[in-house]
Amino acid sequence: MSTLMVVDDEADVRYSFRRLFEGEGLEVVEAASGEEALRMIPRVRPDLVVMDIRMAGLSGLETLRRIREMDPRLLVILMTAYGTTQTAIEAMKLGAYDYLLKPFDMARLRSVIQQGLKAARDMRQAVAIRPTGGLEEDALGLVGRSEAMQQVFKLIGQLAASDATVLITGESGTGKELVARAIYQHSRRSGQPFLAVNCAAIPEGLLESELFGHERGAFTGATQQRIGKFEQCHRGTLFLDEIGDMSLSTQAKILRVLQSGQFERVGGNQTLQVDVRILAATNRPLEQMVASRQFREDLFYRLNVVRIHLPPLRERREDIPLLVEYFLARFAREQKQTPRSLTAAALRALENYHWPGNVRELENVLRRATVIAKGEAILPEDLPPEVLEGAAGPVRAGAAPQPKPGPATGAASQAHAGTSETARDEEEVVHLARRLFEWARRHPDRKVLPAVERELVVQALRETRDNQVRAARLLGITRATLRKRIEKYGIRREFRVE
Ligand SMILES: Nc1ncnc2c1ncn2[C@@H]1O[C@H](COP(=O)(O)OP(=O)(O)OP(=O)(O)O)[C@@H](O)[C@H]1O
Repeated sequence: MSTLMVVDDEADVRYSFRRLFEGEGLEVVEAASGEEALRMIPRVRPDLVVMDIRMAGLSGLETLRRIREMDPRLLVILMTAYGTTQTAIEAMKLGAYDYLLKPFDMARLRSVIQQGLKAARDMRQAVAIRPTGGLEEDALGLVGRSEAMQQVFKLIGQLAASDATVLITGESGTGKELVARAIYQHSRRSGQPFLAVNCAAIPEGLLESELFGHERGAFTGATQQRIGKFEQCHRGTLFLDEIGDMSLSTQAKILRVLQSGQFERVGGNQTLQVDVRILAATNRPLEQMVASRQFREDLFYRLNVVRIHLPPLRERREDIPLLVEYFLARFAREQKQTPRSLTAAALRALENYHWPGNVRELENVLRRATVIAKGEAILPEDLPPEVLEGAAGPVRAGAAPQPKPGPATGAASQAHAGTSETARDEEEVVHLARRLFEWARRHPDRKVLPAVERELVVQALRETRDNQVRAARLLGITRATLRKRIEKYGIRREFRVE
């Protein structure tokens, strides 16, 4: 029988785990603090630990660090109500197996625990991996709650111990440079230089000299010797942005540095040797460019050792509210003002827009809105016309939002002016359903309808403290139907009451 250890200072949570997983044939042991867990582990020898990050006394991260020292093969899953980048990265960096966001999605909880137990079984034969580094505080300014961004944070954490070349892909403004900086800050090279070169912004003739330097007299205008970025970056990390915009001859030189660390300054014949980690980014389809021989295949494979893809913002709209909150707080800090708020209609407009310029465009739109908003809150009319046009009018599931003719300033508030309360509410429901549908489209393996139905029932029961009559009324169904759903999804009492 496998043993699951639950570490949480909230007795309710421990109890819920016990009820849920003992029913599934696991032995569940409880620890009320990090200290207690550390004392119990050598005796109990659990197969898997599930632990809260926020606990009185020893924090979850610190406990994790000590567990990893004690037994690097013991898998730990962390739970957090705060889905910040920082904790996610730190957790993975310290070697957590996974982490779960509270409140739990029961299906995900079950599957993560099952996966963890399976990995623990496999791990008994595997070689132990040592944890790296300590805990350091930094402000990466990289936020996101979507599954896609959570995966990115995990990868950054997992990459911390490695010097691998990383290729970061994604449309312009999706945060590629920010991710590169985060990888660097969490790497062993964080005490060494980080330099960024935007290959598209430098004229082709000058790019080689920028990267490799040149000797005096190498070409007209080369009046001084120049040290290039590779040399400046010795032992450090070089971020090559827009790598797809480089000539084939520069590509050949980059390949050589990647393979051997060697290059010559332009016009020089002395071979120099450097130790530089390369992080590269592009918004161009490199695979296609390889096929059409615009990009060297051998370089592509050298760069593509680890790939991080950042999806466009329109494919992770669930990140928008968090990004808005983050930017508004940041602008307020910069301007030493209290943060502005945003009305529900304005947020709806932001969530419905297709964001061709991704996070950078959202940041710019919000910056402008904070400047022009007259009151404490940002209203739809403070947003630019294209954002309102993309979002005005009732949103129909599956249909592209229709552009609205006529002068656009204030269009959204006008569009809403004659709308009744009920119509607006319905619009809200359609809007939520549309977002769920988008999620479902990206996760065809997950059964969205039953999952949503189950969650709605759980929420209604919690809200009404398990009063089935009131819960049924809240959901617009009969009590008999509610009962059937409780039975169908096996919703136990402990998950119905907080
Ligand atoms: N997840 C995020 N959290 C917070 N800010 C973000 C995030 N993603 C992007 N940004 C912000 O958006 C702007 C664009 O990000 P960045 O420059 O990293 O994008 P990029 O993909 O490298 O763009 P390009 O391809 O045009 O160089 C930056 O100001 C960055 O701070």
